[in-house]
Amino acid sequence: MGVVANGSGNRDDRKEEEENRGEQEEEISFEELGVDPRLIRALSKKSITKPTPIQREAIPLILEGKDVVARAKTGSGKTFAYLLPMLQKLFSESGSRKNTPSTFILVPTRELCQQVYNEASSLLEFCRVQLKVVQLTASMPVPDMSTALAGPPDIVVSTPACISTCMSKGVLRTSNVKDSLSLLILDEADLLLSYGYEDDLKALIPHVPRRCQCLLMSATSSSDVEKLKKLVLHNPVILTLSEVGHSTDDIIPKNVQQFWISCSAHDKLLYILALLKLELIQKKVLIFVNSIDMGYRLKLFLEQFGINSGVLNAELPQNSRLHILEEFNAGLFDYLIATDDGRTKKEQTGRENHIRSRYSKKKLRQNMDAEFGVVRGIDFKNVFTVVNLDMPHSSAGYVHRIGRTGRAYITGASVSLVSPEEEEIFEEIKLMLGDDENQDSSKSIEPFPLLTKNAVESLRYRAEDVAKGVTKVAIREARAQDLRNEILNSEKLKAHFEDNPRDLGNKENFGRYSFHLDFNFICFCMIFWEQFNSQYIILASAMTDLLKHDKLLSKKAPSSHLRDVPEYLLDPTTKEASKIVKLSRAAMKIDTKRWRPGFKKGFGRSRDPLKTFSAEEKSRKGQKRREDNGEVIRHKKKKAKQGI
Ligand SMILES: Nc1ncnc2c1ncn2[C@@H]1O[C@H](COP(=O)(O)OP(=O)(O)OP(=O)(O)O)[C@@H](O)[C@H]1O
Repeated sequence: MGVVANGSGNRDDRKEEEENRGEQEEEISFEELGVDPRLIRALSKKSITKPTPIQREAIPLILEGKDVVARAKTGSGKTFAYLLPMLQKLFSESGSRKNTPSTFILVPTRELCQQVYNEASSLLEFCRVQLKVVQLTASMPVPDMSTALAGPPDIVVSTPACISTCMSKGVLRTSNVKDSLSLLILDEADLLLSYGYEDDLKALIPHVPRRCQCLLMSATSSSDVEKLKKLVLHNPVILTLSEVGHSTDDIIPKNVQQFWISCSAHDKLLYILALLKLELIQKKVLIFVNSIDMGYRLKLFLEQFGINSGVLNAELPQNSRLHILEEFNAGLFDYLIATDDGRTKKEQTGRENHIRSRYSKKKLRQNMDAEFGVVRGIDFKNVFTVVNLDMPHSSAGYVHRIGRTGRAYITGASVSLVSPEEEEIFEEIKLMLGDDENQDSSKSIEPFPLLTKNAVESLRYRAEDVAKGVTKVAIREARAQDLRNEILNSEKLKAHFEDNPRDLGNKENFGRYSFHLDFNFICFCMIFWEQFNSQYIILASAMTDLLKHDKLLSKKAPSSHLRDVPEYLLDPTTKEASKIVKLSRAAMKIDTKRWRPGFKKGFGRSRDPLKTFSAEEKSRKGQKRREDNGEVIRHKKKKAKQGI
């Protein structure tokens, strides 16, 4: 069923055939796939009732014990596609004692370790099955790794580098791995090699027994995936589904509308201000930049206009990063500026070495986390719009960035600001998306229709004035200040997470986590309330402020006159466009709350106001109408002045 080799034949026919088959398969349930009732109950507690296409295809094959290579779009549910059969197999094996874990899940970043660990733990918790899952990361001291592996756990979620360290330090005995390992999963396989894990994987592979089942999950196909496939798998089943896409135009989920705006590099701050301040894009918004300084520049700039945002980058401590993701996912703030320079880890290391040779270590105060990855595979919840303030350096980077919206088939949009210097990469992205200059049919990535030149120009003076104030010194100070705050936060969070390891990163537990914090916090404040009545409010606000991630960093208080856009600056077209965005949001909320099998049929350009509205056209029409009715308008104004 649905396993398609790289066959030839007419592409349209094949697509149609697969769509028909897809419609029949949409009715297949988790029960019919043979998923354990306990897991089905656990899924229903997460409001997941129907399998996604990749889950429909992969689960039976994995249950059968096949090696599988599965490529599926970002946000298509690959994690459960392997977690469900993996847990089911372990349910039947539970009770048989082993020396080492029987399952390794290897991912490229620490953030992903946390995410996969949380998903597996929460499923187990709902199923009430006694299986142990642990996560190991390179930052853990060796004794902690030994403690985590004592038992031993059934599942280890880790990075290849960390497993290789465990083996070289003797924390994991290679002979035991050979005896016990029965399932090896490489998630985000397209990224593992580019993150520089080739040697670590090569160190592990000789100890993986031949009978061990191996799975390889990825969002994009690349030569790296091919290389891994050859390195790790034995005669695997290759999953290429209609949903996954045979061609380049299927790479980005169809439920994500992609737009672009042409502007100079200098005008990027002005354009993002216009998009946010004039409410032309929907919240929550994830904004990508290519450097940490640019992230802080944008944050300081937006602050002056009353727009608070969080910042996420490799320099921040791990606990803070995880907490920032959690707060953003929980909806505690709407704008997150993420630094992801889109280069592979190998390239970054090369660059860092180059910098190191030019500056003393003392000067290089930033301590980048080599296992950091904000974009790749992270399941951001309910991000409606992804903005590329800086364009990524590669088309694969673009796919992963855009994949942070439209997850689980919920509607999303992306807006890329393209400067003349970024034309080359933009052309490469368009080519990857299958947008051909000579094609008349609708393109995957279209000009953003809601922003007029007038609207942008109306904000220019204010934007340029504020941008001038965001100096290099201000950025440096803000960056250092944020780091100081987050190191302080991180210590507090560390203590908390040591006591409650599952609280972080687990959306089901987030309420509980907030409760723990709040409960402690309330007790703490009640004692103080009795003793220092008058100091209570000051203390309470200081504490909550410390753990907030979107707090102001600017030394200069935001000016109240910049908070609101005066009515006279808003032209009727922009007002209408902003109304359209709100309408569109309401319409789409009704459309797709969760993955719905019939989704593709209901979603179309004709129903989508964003696709049918053109600000420039409206503006021209409006101008024409005003020109035609010039007499009437002037006449009305005159009457109004006279108070008639
Ligand atoms: N059957 C389902 N029905 C509804 N939602 C689902 C289903 N399966 C998974 N999800 C949700 O879809 C979201 C995306 O899933 P997941 O993170 O596994 O995607 P992915 O394919 O691994 O994406 P990426 O390639 O970006 O890592 C998650 O929030 C997950 O809870």
